[in-house]
Amino acid sequence: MPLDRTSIAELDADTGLPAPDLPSLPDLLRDRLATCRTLPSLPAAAARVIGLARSPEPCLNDFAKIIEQDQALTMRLLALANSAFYARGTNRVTSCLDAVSRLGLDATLAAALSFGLPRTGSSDTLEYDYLWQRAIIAALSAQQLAQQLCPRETGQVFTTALIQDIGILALEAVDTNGYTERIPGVRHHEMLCETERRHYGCDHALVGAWLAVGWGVPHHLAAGIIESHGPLMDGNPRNLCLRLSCRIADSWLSPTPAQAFSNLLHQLAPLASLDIALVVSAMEDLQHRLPSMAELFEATCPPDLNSVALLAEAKELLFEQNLRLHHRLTEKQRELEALHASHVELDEQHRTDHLTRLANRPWLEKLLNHHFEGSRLSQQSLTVMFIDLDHFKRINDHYGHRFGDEVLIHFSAALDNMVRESDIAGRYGGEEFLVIMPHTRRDQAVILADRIRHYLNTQPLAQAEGEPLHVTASIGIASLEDAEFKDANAMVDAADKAMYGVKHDGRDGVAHYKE
Ligand SMILES: Nc1nc2c(ncn2[C@@H]2O[C@H](COP(=O)(O)OP(=O)(O)OP(=O)(O)O)[C@@H](O)[C@H]2O)c(=O)[nH]1
Repeated sequence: MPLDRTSIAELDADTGLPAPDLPSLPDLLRDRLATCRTLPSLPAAAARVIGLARSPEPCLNDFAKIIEQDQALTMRLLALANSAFYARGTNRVTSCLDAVSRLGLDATLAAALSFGLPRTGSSDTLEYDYLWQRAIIAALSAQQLAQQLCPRETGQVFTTALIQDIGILALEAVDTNGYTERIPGVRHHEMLCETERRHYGCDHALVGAWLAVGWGVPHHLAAGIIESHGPLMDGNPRNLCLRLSCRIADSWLSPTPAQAFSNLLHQLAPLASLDIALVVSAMEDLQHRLPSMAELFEATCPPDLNSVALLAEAKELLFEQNLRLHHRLTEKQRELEALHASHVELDEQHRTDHLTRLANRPWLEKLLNHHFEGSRLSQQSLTVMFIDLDHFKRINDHYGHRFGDEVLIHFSAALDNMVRESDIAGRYGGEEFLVIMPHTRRDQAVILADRIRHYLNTQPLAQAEGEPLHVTASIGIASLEDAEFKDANAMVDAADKAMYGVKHDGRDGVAHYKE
């Protein structure tokens, strides 16, 4: 019976609404398909089961009733429910309802579809037996992979993989002699698809999806058929299962399967999202499950594989994949460490004065704000000391700026050595320095100021023209106990003011702030 669907974009079997995300067929091919009277069709019972699956709330009882009307389908469903797959040591089921309950809706739909699928077409030369074996291997391996990668979609993935090549039968039906003459054979899937695209404007995946929509299968199954030919690199686990299942089937049925699998595993090795061990264990499982599945579907059992050679190859690849992963991890770790180091360095640069390596002014201000608030809240003492080297301009003028720099560097190192570990000594600007002294009272700070002055009086900061160069400093001190400072800046201003008092009184001295 010709299908009245003209484009798969016209409907969505799930919702009955247009399905815009399914691409349209090329016009010419669509017309030929729409008027073709020999397209593969489903038996009435299978079609009714699919129709029921689309209803909003399908119930198992309704499925069982439809299936019971078809004796052959009932017998197969019972056999499937009692097969090693589903029985799992439990009692044999003898009624259709029990079989449907054990299988669940997804598997019942898959069974109705697959048992009803046409096994042959009109050509004498197309290898239907090969296609059917390929479908079973693909369906089983897709199911195995889906159990690990997307367990909730296992049923759908199985059905989609099983019917993904149905478009070949449809193309052959619309172009009976031409199709088999043109195609290079069904064993070279990629070449087959290429030839189809050249001659018909699309490959059999799109035609298969169109046909499936015509049968009324749920929209996601049709979409899955279209996806089955995409590249392996895909973030969607369902697509990965489908695409990989075709490749597993092709390798399995290749005249040189060990070589074909080795190529496939090599392609898979760089895929970070897929563990090769999973593929290998899926293949091992397949070996055991294929005979009963083939018997159930009345298909020729695909050949056994030489699993010893395959596993040896796979183990080697697994090792390589692990090595690569380890290498990638080490590289990432190294990048992270380098990033951390440069961050630390940047942070350091951000905080320190480039000439003296002491804390710079922004960092001093930030720290002082922090200590000011903390000391006020905890009512702890806090003192700041403003140090200005005396007559520094003269040093620069006499000996040059570079010489002045050396003097600043020397003084900074000495200052850093003289303060306590909990103090913060920094360069506030030019030849001005600030020392923040948490938990320190004014009288304790005066001791440090005297120590600094003593150092300067006894230790030359440089040798100028063969003579020791002594520098003096004017030092101002402000402590929290001196006044009610409104903020940290006010404290620095107070210490600065005290320092200016010393300058005013002739330099080389210490004073503390008085309101
Ligand atoms: N070598 C050098 N000199 C600097 C640096 N920063 C500021 N100065 C100099 O420090 C001198 C400060 O001069 P003034 O502000 O007049 O103060 P002073 O000569 O120390 O005199 P008093 O503070 O009144 O004792 C100027 O000559 C600045 O050029 C620096 O990074 N390196």
